Amino acid sequence: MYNWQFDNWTQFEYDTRLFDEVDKQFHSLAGQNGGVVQLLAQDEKEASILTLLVKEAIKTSAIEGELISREDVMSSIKINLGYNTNIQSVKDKRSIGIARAIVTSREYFEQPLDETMLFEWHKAIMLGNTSVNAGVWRSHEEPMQIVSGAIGKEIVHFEAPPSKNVPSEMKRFIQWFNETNPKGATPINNAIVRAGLAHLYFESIHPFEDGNGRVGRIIAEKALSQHLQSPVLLSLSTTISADKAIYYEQLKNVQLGNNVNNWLIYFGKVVLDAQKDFFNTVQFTIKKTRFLDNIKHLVDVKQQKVIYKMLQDETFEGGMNARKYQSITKTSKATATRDLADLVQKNILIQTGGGRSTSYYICLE
Ligand SMILES: Nc1ncnc2c1ncn2[C@@H]1O[C@H](COP(=O)(O)OP(=O)(O)OP(=O)(O)O)[C@@H](O)[C@H]1O
Repeated sequence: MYNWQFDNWTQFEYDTRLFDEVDKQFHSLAGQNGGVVQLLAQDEKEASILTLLVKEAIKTSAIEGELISREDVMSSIKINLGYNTNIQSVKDKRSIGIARAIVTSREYFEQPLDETMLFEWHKAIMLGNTSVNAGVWRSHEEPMQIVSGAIGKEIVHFEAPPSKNVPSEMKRFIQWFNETNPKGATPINNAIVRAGLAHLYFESIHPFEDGNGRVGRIIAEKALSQHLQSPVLLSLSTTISADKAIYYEQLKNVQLGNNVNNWLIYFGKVVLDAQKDFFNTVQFTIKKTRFLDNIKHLVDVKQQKVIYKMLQDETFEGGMNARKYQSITKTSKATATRDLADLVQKNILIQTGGGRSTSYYICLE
């Protein structure tokens, strides 16, 4: 039996006292992060929020392996935030959709949840995907199952309610979400408990053909924001994607009954880790912005392009080399080697290894 098959399935059982401390920590870290952001210069503030949203968009999409380009996501987020960015520059339309869903859900966090809002998010997330019915509940006859393993040897981890039950289950979920809002008729005042339950409740219904994980994470962040009265400064997807196996395992285990203590303990940890990650992101963004400011008069346009890319793109963890430099700047090998040597000489890059394995890293300190 799965959770939704029990008569009292929406009466989640948990021990409130277990979550008092984590809720306190959540509010305290939220205060700390909000304070840090307030103290930033405008450009550092914008860069920090932009980095957070880009990470969220990339990571939430990558959980299912839909890798989308970082540059496209960055431009799409900027467009949605109202920056003067050319929409034509975005090649992969999927990034426009996920950016729209993430930015608007944060902007309108206070609005009560409703069907239209969920359908709009779903349509946005499914932009560019023609094989899914976007913006409607699933209606297929075959069971909605979470499976893993090779074809013919699949393991079923969970089966969601049949499609015919989805409209009524979702009506009840939406009502529950709005009534448990701290300002609602039957509030759940603990942010971690309400957001964790909201995510679990939604994933248990699994109302869409696809995209349920992505929409469910947006719902959890909406809940957290409502408790803070401002858009929450964290990316759940970034933290979850660091260990997806545990996330799936926790969801699988909690589906077997009505006691949700272990799920909420896991979820609380994810939230606090995500807040700490945001704090580190801000520190790193400040370092980056100041670094770029200090070196901009020491480098030419090509070198600046490469340094920007190194600071933005996590795939440069392996360092820069002459070949990558050539491909980014469309220049000759000789120029690439000379430019890199110049950056080392100016203490902007550090050189490691030698010969074919020479790599260059940014010297941020
Ligand atoms: N045992 C489970 N029970 C309920 N929900 C689960 C379970 N395991 C995983 N999930 C949820 O289902 C999501 C996958 O569903 P679906 O493919 O519709 O969503 P998605 O957004 O396309 O995927 P992803 O989150 O991987 O990007 C997971 O991300 C997770 O949120």
